[in-house]
Amino acid sequence: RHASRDEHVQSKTYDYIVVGGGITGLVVANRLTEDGRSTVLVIERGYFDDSPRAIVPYWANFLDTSVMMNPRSAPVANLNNATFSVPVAAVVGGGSVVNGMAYMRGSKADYDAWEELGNPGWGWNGLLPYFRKSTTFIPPSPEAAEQWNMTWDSSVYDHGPLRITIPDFHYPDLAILREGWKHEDGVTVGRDIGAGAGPGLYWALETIDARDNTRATARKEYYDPVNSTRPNLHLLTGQTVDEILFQDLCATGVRMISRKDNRTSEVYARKEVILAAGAVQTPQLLQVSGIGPKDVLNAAGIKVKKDMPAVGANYQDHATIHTSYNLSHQSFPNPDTIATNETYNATVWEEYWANGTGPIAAGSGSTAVLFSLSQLVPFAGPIAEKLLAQKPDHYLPSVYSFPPLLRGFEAQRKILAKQYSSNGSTVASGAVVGNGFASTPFLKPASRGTITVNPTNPRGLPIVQYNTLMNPVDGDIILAMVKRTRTFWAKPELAVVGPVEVTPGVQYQTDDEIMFALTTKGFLVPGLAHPSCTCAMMPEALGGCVGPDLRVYGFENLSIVDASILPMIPGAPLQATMYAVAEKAADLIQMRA
Ligand SMILES: Cc1cc2nc3c(=O)[nH]c(=O)nc-3n(C[C@H](O)[C@H](O)[C@H](O)COP(=O)(O)OP(=O)(O)OC[C@H]3O[C@@H](n4cnc5c(N)ncnc54)[C@H](O)[C@@H]3O)c2cc1C
Repeated sequence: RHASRDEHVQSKTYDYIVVGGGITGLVVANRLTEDGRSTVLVIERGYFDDSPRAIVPYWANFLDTSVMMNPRSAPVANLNNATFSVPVAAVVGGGSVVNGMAYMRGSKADYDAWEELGNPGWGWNGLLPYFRKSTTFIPPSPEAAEQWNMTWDSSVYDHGPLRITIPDFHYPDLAILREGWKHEDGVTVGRDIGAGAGPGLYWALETIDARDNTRATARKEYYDPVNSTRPNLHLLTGQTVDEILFQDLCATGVRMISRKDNRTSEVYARKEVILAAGAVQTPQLLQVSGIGPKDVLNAAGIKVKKDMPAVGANYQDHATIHTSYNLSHQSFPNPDTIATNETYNATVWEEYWANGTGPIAAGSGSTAVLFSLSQLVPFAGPIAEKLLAQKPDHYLPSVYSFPPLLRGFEAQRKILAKQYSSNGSTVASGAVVGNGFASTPFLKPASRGTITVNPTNPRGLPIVQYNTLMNPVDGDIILAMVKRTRTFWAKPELAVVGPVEVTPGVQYQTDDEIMFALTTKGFLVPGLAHPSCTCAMMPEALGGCVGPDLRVYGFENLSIVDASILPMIPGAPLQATMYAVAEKAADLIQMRA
């Protein structure tokens, strides 16, 4: 694999500077250099990772913290003041190198909500061409497809760089779990999770390149294939951008610090500085550069360029319940066998190296089950009404005293209430990992967190306030999710695997008891590594930071393309969305060139 080029960049000028070589940064850099007319410098804090952990699909079951930053969150008041690690990638390829490889698009309603919030062209119809442009679906083998009755819809994929597939290998008990979900009230079997249809039971796709049975990352699919043939594409590794440079209100370049020797250097952009540093780092970078809430900047001794309270507000993630069951009668092999049986372990690794098949060629997520709120509770309408009846500023962080942010939240709240009442919108995910341990993410939170610079060390790790369960409506839905998981495992179809509840534990039965267990024993965590929405694409009058053209309000030549621009988190893990967002971003940026 290729290394980076251009170690000596001090004072050089490029057409575009892209801050962050993760998913969105590498997609945008690839597209902007395609016609050979523009020069692009990508600046990435991390390095290339060629270790097996970054390549072999099986390792996606484990967190590789060696190529991540893990800021500790601020104490979460409603989770017993516990603090949590915030997983953020720091490697060429960003999240695509360390993530769980689940490739899931949100439902049509998720993206139509973005359009409704003042972003023409960002609804499902506007994004579908980019979902297609970014992906090539490689079908499973005909044998696996027949054995498992797998379905897909080729029309929602095309011939894009990112290879995705449904792996051939699944543990035998998955069939029992899928059968259980099929017989669950209201759960319909969907043809393809990528078609935006919303709630249902699906085969989950994974970012695995079935041509060579390795992880499909932004680096492998968008950077490596073009690196050696595009002299106009430059990637610098091991450099942390710590300030955006301006001439008046026009971004002219960035300053960066080398991780090797702490030397600082500056580089300049003729056309645009494009922020792709992710939803945790982009608001921090704007704030250290003087763009953010005035009080936060003043407290950190940063000169205010623009008082912009929306930078770092609106923070969303998928709070996740850790329910787990001991399965007394699992088949052989099962997801635990690799770790518990040496012979099996040796055999499957041999199989992978010889043929690229078997459990090492797959991740853990082969099935997804998604619920609308009405499939979870008989009282979806009242929950929506409860949300709408709240005094708007009642359950929000203090920065929402800024009227545009509050108005924006009110607009989001109306949409959330509509989504809670609609059968076409996903609100929660169900458990489908074959060994009884299942993380079930809550997909449509009403609580809002914040990301701000640390006043005592603004260039260090930012302060991440999750504010989980700040809005009590979130608690109502999370409770319903636990109950749904319990009714699932109690189904007669599942008796054959002998499920015994471990967490939260059968001793917790009433609502108060369940909530107590979730919030004090670590069974509810504030996120699933899906930080987003911290520089939202919405009108400025609604607390937005960028418009539908992705330019930061009030500045010239400064755009954002990463997960911070999502106005509301979609009901799915984020990478599929981010590949499509970045493809669309590249088109928008090129159109104004
Ligand atoms: C552990 C983990 C598991 C996940 N699992 C899944 C999953 O299974 N499915 C799914 O769909 N999504 C998953 N995600 C989420 C998904 O990977 C992210 O949403 C996606 O990568 C976001 O893309 P991005 O371009 O916004 O940011 P990233 O891909 O994170 O890229 C940001 C890049 O910017 C760099 N950077 C940051 N600050 C600076 C700076 N100041 N200077 C220079 N460089 C900088 C970072 O090092 C990073 O490489 C997971 C994420 C993580 C961390």
